[in-house]
Amino acid sequence: MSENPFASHLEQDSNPAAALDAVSTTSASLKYCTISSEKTAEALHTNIREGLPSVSEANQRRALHGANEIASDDDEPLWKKFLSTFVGDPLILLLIGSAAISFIMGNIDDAVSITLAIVIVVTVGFVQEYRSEKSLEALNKLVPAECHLIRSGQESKVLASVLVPGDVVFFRVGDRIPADLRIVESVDLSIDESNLTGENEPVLKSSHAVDKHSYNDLPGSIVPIADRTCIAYMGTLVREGHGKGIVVGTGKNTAFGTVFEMMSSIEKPKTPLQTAMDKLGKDLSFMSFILIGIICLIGIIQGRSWLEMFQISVSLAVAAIPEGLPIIVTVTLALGVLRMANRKAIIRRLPSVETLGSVNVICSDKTGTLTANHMTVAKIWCLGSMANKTNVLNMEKKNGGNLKNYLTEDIKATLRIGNICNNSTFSQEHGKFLGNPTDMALLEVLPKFDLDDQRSRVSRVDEIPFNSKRKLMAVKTVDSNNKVVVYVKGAYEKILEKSTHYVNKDGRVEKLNMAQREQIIESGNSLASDGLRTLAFAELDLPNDRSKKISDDDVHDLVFAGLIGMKDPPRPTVRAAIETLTEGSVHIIMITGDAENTAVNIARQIGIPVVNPEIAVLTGDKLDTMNDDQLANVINHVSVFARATPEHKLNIVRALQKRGDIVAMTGDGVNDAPALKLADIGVSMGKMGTDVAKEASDMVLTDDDFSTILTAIEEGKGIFNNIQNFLTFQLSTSVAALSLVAISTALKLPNPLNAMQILWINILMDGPPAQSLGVEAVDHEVMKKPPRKRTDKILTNEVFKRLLGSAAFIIVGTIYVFMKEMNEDGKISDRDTTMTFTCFVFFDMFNALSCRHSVKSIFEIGFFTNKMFNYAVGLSLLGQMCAIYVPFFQGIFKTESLSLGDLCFLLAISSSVFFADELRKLYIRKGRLQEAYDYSNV
Ligand SMILES: Nc1ncnc2c1ncn2[C@@H]1O[C@H](COP(=O)(O)OP(=O)(O)OP(=O)(O)O)[C@@H](O)[C@H]1O
Ligand SMILES: [Ca+2]
Repeated sequence: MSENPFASHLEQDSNPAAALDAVSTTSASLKYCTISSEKTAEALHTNIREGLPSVSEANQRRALHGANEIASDDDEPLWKKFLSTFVGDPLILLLIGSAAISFIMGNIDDAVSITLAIVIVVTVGFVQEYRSEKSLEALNKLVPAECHLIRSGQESKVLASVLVPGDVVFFRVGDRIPADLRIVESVDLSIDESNLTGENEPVLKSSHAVDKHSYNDLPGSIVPIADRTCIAYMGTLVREGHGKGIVVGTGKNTAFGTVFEMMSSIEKPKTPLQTAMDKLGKDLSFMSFILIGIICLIGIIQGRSWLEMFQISVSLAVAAIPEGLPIIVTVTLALGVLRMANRKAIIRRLPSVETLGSVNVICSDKTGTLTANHMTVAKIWCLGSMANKTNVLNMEKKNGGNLKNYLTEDIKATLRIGNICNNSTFSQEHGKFLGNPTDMALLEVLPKFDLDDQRSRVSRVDEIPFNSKRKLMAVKTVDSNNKVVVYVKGAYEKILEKSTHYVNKDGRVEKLNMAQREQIIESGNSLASDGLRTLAFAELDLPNDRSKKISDDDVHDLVFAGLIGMKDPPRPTVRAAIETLTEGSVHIIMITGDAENTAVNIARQIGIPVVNPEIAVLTGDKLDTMNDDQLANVINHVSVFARATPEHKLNIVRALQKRGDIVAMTGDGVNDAPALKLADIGVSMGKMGTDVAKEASDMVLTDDDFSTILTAIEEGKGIFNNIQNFLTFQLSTSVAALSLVAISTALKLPNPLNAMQILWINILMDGPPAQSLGVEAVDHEVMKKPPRKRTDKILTNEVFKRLLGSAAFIIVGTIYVFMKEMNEDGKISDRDTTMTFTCFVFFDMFNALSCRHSVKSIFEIGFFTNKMFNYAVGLSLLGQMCAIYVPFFQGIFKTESLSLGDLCFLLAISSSVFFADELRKLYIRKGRLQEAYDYSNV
């Protein structure tokens, strides 16, 4: 089974430390950690600045070293696996034994039939298991790892699997290291190696070679893995800073690869549902064994043929035990997850599928998840030019025309700060600006004023980067006249706090008085209440110490220039998604770093109720004064957290979980990771998200769209319903088959079904028809029902009643046909068992049809909505026809041809189970008109 090295196996609590000893002696990282960057580049024939010279060179190396993938290849050939399933199952061994006994006793016919039946049973089981493995494998390939590569001087984003030794790559905060790297450049670099070494503290890394001599006393003078501070290991996560490195080891030739090889034999933990199914399977086996034992005993006491009783019992055991159950559950989960992936939600851990249906609170980021993350400058306001909040430069009204005439000195200053205090870059390849959408908007607005990008005219000395806690960004620059200026932009309250002066409309600097401060805040609030992300812009002339770095402490006594409000429209699908979720009693909470007014406006636009902002909105400042208990007490009424930082998310999840809520939380940054881990469903963003956030999450939204969470919950609930449905089908068949033989034995009747017939029935119930019930399309009505409680059982009383009801119909109908046939001639003939056998199979197919939905009529969901089901049932019926009409199979199953009249008679009888269930559904749906039924109880 090939595995994606970047999937989450290493998060199991296994400790890889032991495996590391072996690693330390072999890997390439040992060789290169003690020599300089230049020597490393030389040894690998590469260039630190330009990377490898050509693609053909890289291809040659790949031919030599292989792709940068860790494939724990499974060498066992298919036929061996197939054979091993024969010996793996004691029941099958017993059957083989009974075939052998038949053979020895001269009963060649029986021996051949049983052997054939065994082969069919085992093959069906094997094919299913193989499919389950294949679909699990496909899950591992859903999140391919990417990296930033430099080759022949060109930078590009590529799949990590193409890397070869000698390649040069960049990495920065939040990235996962794509291969073992010898670091050649680093800025404040710290890397989290916990998935490799188990050490939780991030490790400081740099490009300095390790001094080999300090390890002389260690055996073989080996530098331990954790001490190779100039090596960045594949799969580890960059916690801070950024850097550049030369690839020294790829694929299996990395520390991770070696550890992984040793750990790949560890089985993946099962999901709670799978565990529950395993247990259910065991319990059922136990009960069937006892029952079958009793049947067998009674039969022998009655003086029946010993061998016949033995064969029937063993076949019955094979049939009654739903040995296919765990596999079908796994396949259903896996196929469901693949379906979700097609709908843009990637589940990283299988158990999350079950949790999804229980989520009752969703905490979502605003920017990029609820909104489109496409910002445009909508309004500009400056104190000098506009004086009060009613006066703004509304870009939308002035659309199209040239705005050059509006350029007063303060507006000019505001735009200039936005231009220079900016990290967005123009990409020739894409023909547009790339980077932070806020920054992009500030560059895209310039041409409307006939301004151009001035960044090439000044040189940047230092930067205080924006982060969600600081809520501002500053850059220090020097121009050609040696003038040193600090340009600052950020949240308007923050900037105003640090400002003492302002630029008036003629460009003169004046002192700010109290009234003017209030005016600025009022205008900021006013822009925000239009739903605009509002930033303030300010600058500071510094004396000529041009080379000095700047820190947060240097940002004060600023000269305020103006405010800009940016529009970021809600995503079109979000409103409907929120409506559906709210209807299903899911509480939606918006968490944003933006201002309160902006948040409230957007919340109302997308249908998050904010009736009284006093209660429904909490700001980060207020949150800081509360402890977890206080927060838990009020959080039920809160639907917006404004001016919040990623750190606050942790408090929010904790408070919600304290109340017993099942929480889904979104996040994309490095600082969001702890909250994503803690949440029941951590949701990260495929496009904007960092690798760290993805790593910590249970689900990745590939389109970053909030409404995809709804899709995922819907699928999660649907999968659960499907599992309940095929459980009903399998168990009712199993109960019916067992009871049938038990009753006829107790009544001293001959056996209504022979061993081969029972085995064929087993294929129907454990095979394709059951599996096809697992892929029934999601019924959107599941969202109207409240979330499932986590403790709710899968085999609810309702499911139980339903399956017993269906089984009763099958038993009574089949016994009726059996008695009727037998009484006609008083003897048991091949015709009699053929009728009984076919009757049972028809019953079962009608039963399967009923099991497609628990409460909706088949006429409502449609006969042709589950193609796979129709194929499976069609195939089963075709098989049944072969069994009774093809001479070869007649020999095996001991059957005879039936007349058309016989078939019609059987169809009439067996359809009763279907019509009875339709009546039950009708009854339930009528009752539903007064009271919404609860899916989880059905
Ligand atoms: N690039 C930037 N430079 C300076 N200030 C910024 C920048 N981006 C945002 N801000 C300011 O910081 C505030 C908070 O932004 P932040 O990025 O923390 O919000 P966010 O958490 O991303 O939003 P959301 O939670 O809605 O996704 C914004 O309202 C804005 O005033
Ligand atoms: Ca079975």
